[in-house]
Amino acid sequence: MTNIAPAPALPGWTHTYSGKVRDLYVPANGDDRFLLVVASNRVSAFDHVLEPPIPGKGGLLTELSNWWFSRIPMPNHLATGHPEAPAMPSEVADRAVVSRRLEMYPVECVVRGALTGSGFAEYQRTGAVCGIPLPEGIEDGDLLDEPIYTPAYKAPLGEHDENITFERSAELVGPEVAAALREASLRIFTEARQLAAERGVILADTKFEFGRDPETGELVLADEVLTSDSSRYWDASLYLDAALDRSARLASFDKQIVRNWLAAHWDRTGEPPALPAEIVSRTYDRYRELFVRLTGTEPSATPGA
Ligand SMILES: N#Cc1c(N)ncnc1-c1cnn(Cc2cccc(F)c2)c1
Repeated sequence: MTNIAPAPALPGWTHTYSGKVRDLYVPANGDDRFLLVVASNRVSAFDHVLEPPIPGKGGLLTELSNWWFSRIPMPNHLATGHPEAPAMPSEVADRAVVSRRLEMYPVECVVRGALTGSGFAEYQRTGAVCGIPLPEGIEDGDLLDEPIYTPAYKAPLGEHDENITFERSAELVGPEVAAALREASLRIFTEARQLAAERGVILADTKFEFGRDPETGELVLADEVLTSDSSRYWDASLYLDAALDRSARLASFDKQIVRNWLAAHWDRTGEPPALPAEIVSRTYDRYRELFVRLTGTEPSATPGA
């Protein structure tokens, strides 16, 4: 994988881990009640972190996730207003959140309202996804009659997650928590999909992460929620236009531009080529278009920031 630029040093915080596109910090004073989750401008595709970064991406996705958190009626991990939360470093204030540190459940809570990607691949192999049998004849990108909960085991950081059955998730976290994860994931997805649909956007699938608050024991929604990094969003008018080919119909509001360019300019061997400036700007524009469609406002952070 491309060498990731080192996460920036931030006063009062110690860098502890970097994912493909986000960086985690803990308080430098050893307070284990909080975390800083910083969204970089990095973009990844085909398991590679690409160059150059997309200016403004981290801030836009952080703002979109916070917009959704404020509309989801359940406890979340944001430490906004917590009297003892460490200060937000000004260097990353537009693209980071100070969060309560949770005991994270090792389950990626995936909900699918349409079948594509790894879910469609599993369906093609087995006729089911995560042990849920589906009707014959479903094609890539088809909407499902009802959303399905298709959990994955959160492999150790950096490895691929593995689709599991609900029953396996119950072995991992216990039956009560497994049922609560499924119920919360389906409920949030259903409400978010409706809001998106009212704005002409299809929420095809998404991934939630939950944790347990060590002080209260309550179930808490964590990580990022309903961003175009954790979800697939499609334009409803394009999706319904039968005259278009599949890739145009499933034009997602995220990295499809990047994936299409890479598919045409990289043979998947060695390191991927750097993205041209036009692809970088068009990709930001797609992230921004989704943000504007869903929230009705322009993102606060601008690419030049
Ligand atoms: N959110 C949250 C969270 C929390 N509130 N408490 C404890 N752990 C986490 C936590 C652990 N991993 N991740 C995902 C992740 C991976 C890689 C880089 C990142 F920035 C982020 C989130």
